[in-house]
Amino acid sequence: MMLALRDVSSGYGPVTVLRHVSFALAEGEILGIVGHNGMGKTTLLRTLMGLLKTASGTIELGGQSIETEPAHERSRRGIGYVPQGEQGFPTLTVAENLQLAVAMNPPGRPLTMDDVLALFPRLRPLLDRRSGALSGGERQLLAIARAVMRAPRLLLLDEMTEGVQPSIVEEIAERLVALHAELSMSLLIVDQDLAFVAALASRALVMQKGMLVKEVSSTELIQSNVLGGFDAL
Ligand SMILES: Nc1ncnc2c1ncn2[C@@H]1O[C@H](COP(=O)(O)OP(=O)(O)OP(=O)(O)O)[C@@H](O)[C@H]1O
Repeated sequence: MMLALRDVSSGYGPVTVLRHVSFALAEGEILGIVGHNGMGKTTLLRTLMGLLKTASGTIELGGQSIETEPAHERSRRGIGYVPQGEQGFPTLTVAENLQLAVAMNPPGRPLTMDDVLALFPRLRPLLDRRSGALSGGERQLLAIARAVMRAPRLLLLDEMTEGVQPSIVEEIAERLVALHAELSMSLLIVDQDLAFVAALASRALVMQKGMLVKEVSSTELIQSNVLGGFDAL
């Protein structure tokens, strides 16, 4: 297994958000996590990356326990994370943002600029543009490219489609399929756009109030009402 969680709980100070979360993601799998706002999806990704402490339970990456490891160690072991709304450094150019991603101790052999531009050809004509002057969709592609440049084994993606126009959502999905195929990267995709998740993952887990309540196939995902009620935490 690439990733295995058993009975993981975590939260913010005294507030428990994730409750007894267990699931596994196979090597090379694309798995979706879906759910309404505030259900705990971002909290799950932060806990996996080590930005939030695991209060109880275990997390294994490639069979090794990582739940007590700090975030930089998890990054070194091959977890990449693209947070929601990741902007890069707006005053640096696209090329500088990409170079900076691999300047800090990447987990394995980082991708070269040519490798990453082959995967994200839309960035090539933008290399000398300040990233703050990109469109929302282009910035999102850059954020993914920056994480991919470090050649992670497992990439965590939080709300890649938020505020992005439909044609770029399609391009993001295509690029993720390409890097999954070419780099055999495992992907954990959190997104509110169920069609986007269904286009990439063969199955998804539904999160409600900090708990994973059911598993759905990609076909079920695009039928209505898989998310259940709208109750907040
Ligand atoms: N820093 C924080 N301190 C306290 N509570 C927080 C903090 N961040 C998030 N929460 C709470 O944790 C719960 C889960 O939030 P989380 O961001 O994980 O949800 P989500 O499913 O990712 O939703 P969204 O898509 O809106 O981000 C919410 O009730 C939220 O208010």
